[in-house]
Amino acid sequence: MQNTDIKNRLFPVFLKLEELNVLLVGGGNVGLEKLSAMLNNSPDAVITVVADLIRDELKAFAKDYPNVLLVERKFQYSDLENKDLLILATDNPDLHASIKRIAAERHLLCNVADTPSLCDFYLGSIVQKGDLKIGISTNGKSPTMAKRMREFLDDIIPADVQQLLENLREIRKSIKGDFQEKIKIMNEVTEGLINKK
Ligand SMILES: C[C@@]1(CC(=O)O)c2cc3[nH]c(cc4nc(cc5[nH]c(cc(n2)[C@H]1CCC(=O)O)[C@@](C)(CC(=O)O)[C@@H]5CCC(=O)O)C(CC(=O)O)=C4CCC(=O)O)c(CCC(=O)O)c3CC(=O)O
Ligand SMILES: NC(=O)C1=CN([C@@H]2O[C@H](COP(=O)(O)OP(=O)(O)OC[C@H]3O[C@@H](n4cnc5c(N)ncnc54)[C@H](O)[C@@H]3O)[C@@H](O)[C@H]2O)C=CC1
Repeated sequence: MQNTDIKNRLFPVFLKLEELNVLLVGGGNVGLEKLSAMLNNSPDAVITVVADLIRDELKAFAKDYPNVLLVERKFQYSDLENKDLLILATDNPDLHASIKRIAAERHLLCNVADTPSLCDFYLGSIVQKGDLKIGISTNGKSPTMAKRMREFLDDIIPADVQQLLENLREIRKSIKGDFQEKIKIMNEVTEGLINKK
């Protein structure tokens, strides 16, 4: 039965960004925010940054990432060639709208940092504890709330959750038997993990 009651209809996925070619247009404060969000998760991501003026802070940040290419000039439509994912972060909304139109024709997924209505996807706040990663969205209602939620979860999730994940992986690998049996055992082993209220 269809659930018509869902408020946030965004479908979360965890991208292997390092397998994709990303174009970031805009090298200012917002450009730097989006670049660091990507690289803090996917440090080997191949990202081209195009902007006629790339801020020094962004240049300094990008230095540690050999797969980031900085191109200091105005955007050209040929920049879209061979790209999989697009993030627009200039201070020119008309330019964003024009690029978005062409991107849609090419089926390129596009994020327009300051214009939710033009976005095919949003960035989320992200909690990282070893292999555990939690993405948070407020459906664009309040990015600040997303940030606070990240801080909250970051505080309460123990640092040794990684050890737990390693142990569970060993158990998972060691189980023989069919798929149903595997599900049953993994459910039993993890039953006491979270204290249900
Ligand atoms: C829709 C979305 C599209 C997208 O950008 O992908 C979007 C849009 C906009 N952001 C705006 C402003 C701010 N954004 C932040 C911060 C973050 N914004 C992020 C995501 C998203 N921002 C997507 C929805 C996410 C969701 O579903 O909740 C985070 C989570 C992820 C990231 O960017 O990496 C990151 C926190 C990372 C972290 O710390 O955990 C702060 C706070 C701060 O910087 O401290 C402010 C200022 C305070 C405020 O406005 O709340 C404005 C108004 C611009 C203006 O007024 O001109 C718009 C445009 C609009 O809403 O119209
Ligand atoms: N600064 C902030 O924290 C926030 C800003 N915004 C909005 O986002 C936009 C960007 O803000 P900032 O990054 O602070 O601006 P900024 O002035 O630091 O950066 C703008 C960037 O766009 C580039 N650009 C402009 N036209 C271009 C073109 N034709 N081709 C290639 N690059 C081009 C510039 O070279 C520059 O790198 C503004 O409209 C701002 O109002 C939204 C949310 C927060």
